[in-house]
Amino acid sequence: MAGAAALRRSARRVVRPGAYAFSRAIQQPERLLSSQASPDRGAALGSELGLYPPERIRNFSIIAHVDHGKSTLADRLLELTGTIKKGHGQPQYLDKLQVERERGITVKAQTATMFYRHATSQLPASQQLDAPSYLLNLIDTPGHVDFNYEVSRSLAACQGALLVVDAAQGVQAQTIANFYLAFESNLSIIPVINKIDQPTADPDNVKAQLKRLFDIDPTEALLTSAKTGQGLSQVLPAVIERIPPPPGKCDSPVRMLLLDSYYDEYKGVICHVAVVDGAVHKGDKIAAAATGRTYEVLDVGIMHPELTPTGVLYTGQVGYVISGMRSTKEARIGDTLHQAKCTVEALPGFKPARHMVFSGLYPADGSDFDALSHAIEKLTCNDASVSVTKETSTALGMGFRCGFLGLLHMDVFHQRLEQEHGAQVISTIPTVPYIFEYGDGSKVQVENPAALASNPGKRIAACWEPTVIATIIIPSEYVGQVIMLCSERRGEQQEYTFIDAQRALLKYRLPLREIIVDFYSELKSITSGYATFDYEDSEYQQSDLVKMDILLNGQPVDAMATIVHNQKAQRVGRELVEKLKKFIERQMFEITIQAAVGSKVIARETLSAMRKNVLAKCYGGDITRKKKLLEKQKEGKKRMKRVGSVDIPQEAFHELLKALSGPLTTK
Ligand SMILES: Nc1nc2c(ncn2[C@@H]2O[C@H](COP(=O)(O)OP(=O)(O)OP(=O)(O)O)[C@@H](O)[C@H]2O)c(=O)[nH]1
Repeated sequence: MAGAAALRRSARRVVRPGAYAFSRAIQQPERLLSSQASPDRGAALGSELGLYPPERIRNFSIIAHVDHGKSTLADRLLELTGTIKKGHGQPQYLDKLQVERERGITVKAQTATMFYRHATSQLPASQQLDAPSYLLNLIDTPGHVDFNYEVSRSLAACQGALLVVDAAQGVQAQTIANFYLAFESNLSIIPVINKIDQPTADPDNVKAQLKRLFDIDPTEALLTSAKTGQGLSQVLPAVIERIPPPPGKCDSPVRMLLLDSYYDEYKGVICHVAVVDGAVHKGDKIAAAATGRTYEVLDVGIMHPELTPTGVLYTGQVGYVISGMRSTKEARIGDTLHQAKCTVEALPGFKPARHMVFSGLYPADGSDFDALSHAIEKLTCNDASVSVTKETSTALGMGFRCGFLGLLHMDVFHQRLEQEHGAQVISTIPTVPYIFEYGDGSKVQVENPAALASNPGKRIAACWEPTVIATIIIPSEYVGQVIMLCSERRGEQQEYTFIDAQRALLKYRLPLREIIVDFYSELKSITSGYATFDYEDSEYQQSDLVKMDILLNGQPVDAMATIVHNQKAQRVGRELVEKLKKFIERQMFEITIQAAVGSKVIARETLSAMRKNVLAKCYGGDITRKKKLLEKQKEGKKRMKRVGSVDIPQEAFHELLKALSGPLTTK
């Protein structure tokens, strides 16, 4: 790989520290860390930040496959530089969200600024205290495929990346995806083989894989254990020596890349920025290139690792700006913030997030629509990668159609709505964005299968579905089963290679719909948990798709409509009606459950009637007891979802929709 070799050459470039006259204060970075953030300290830090020109700055990300130890390594580096106290009692310090702690995964990329004195072997021991100090910005990124968008945004603020690989597990699917994200962004990549303390660690094998897959020179790999601390002392020197300083013009008007934004109850919109040119001071007037609006900088500082005001940020530095923006809609991620009344060229920005999965979100209790609307608005302020439009369902009332980056992203959003905003939510069967062409040549993107019914007069001429290129890494003995699974899921093989003597790499083009729900769990189960999987979105392909309705007593339930491949319709329909039968309680009358494509019923079940009347239990007599029971029955009815003539308990409806999500991709 010629490009990779060029990259390796640039990674070997050693950056010589500049000849800046540093104050005594800056030679003692630990001094900066001795007290908590305070206005005085902020001012002191502000004046000292000016002493870190780009030559003394390194901006880098930590990227890896899930669980290979990114957040633990970030913790150790923060401790090593005194940014957080050792034994702070909070593992994975930068994983701040409740959902991140509960699931043990990183969802949001987090930035932390560290000060580090680079003691080199060239200096005699007596002069090590005079070694130059560096300002390092570390970005811990998520590992899961759904959050690749977070990773690529983070990389835009960096010139280098630590590519962490588990010494026992070796290169996995997301290692490959993350390597290419960093490689395409022209970053210097430092391979870090972590978890060398494990009994099954085989660093030499991992080095061979890195060479074979990425043309990485084995001598460049650092061997570490973020658990025991072994080898960690080499990491920051390598960052300083192998990663180039940020480019940028110190004496130009300020230009900043808006990396991320979130809403804080007390402070308003907080923008994470990378200062590309110039400097930004508290009180400056800045403008947003996308909207043209101008703002006054009310606060500016670094994440150290909490928000620490400094009053200023200089060229190459990464930090935050608060400027009185009212909503995160004003703070468009990827936008350029620049000196007001000054024409500057906008920075390249990011390509917009592509929504892979759509689902309807409805209040569990129909009367809570306003509360849900408020909760979604607040949460999207902190997660701008979700798209939201209002929609109405006859079964569920008013709600929202939301687009997510993947199923885990959808799940996390759902959990955050409940945990952080107390919202009780019902979500409809997830779907992917299809494209339908009608007989008159008009095309629509269909994110809600029920919406297809709104064009009853139009004949569908053609349809397309989104596909992905999936990378699967597995021990070679499982290749046969995985090939079978992929062909059942309508996959087309693109590549089949061995990454070492034991493990194979398969690449498949697969329809997105076939992988969104249970593909990964199926893959894990047939490979005894050994498979790793990653995907990137690819083009749309023409497909034979049909809309399948679910009818209860002859009435279609819009929230249960799905789009399926014609060949699979019968099987999926049968599974859906069987599941439904188990979930719906018997009622006073017979209920027919049908799956239909157009007017053709393809599966049918019947739930026989049951005689049930609370008053029958009263044996005539006691009127107060009768009233109480009637009240209770009324209360119960309130929590029912009425679908045509059929009442479904709210909880059952929720469970039902969850269960229905499964058959979307059954074999
Ligand atoms: N034995 C051993 N375990 C480690 C080491 N580094 C991390 N771990 C453990 O590996 C698990 C995953 O570590 P994390 O730091 O959360 O991994 P991550 O890559 O940030 O995970 P995601 O954010 O989900 O992608 C945790 O249980 C860590 O304690 C190491 O060097 N040795």
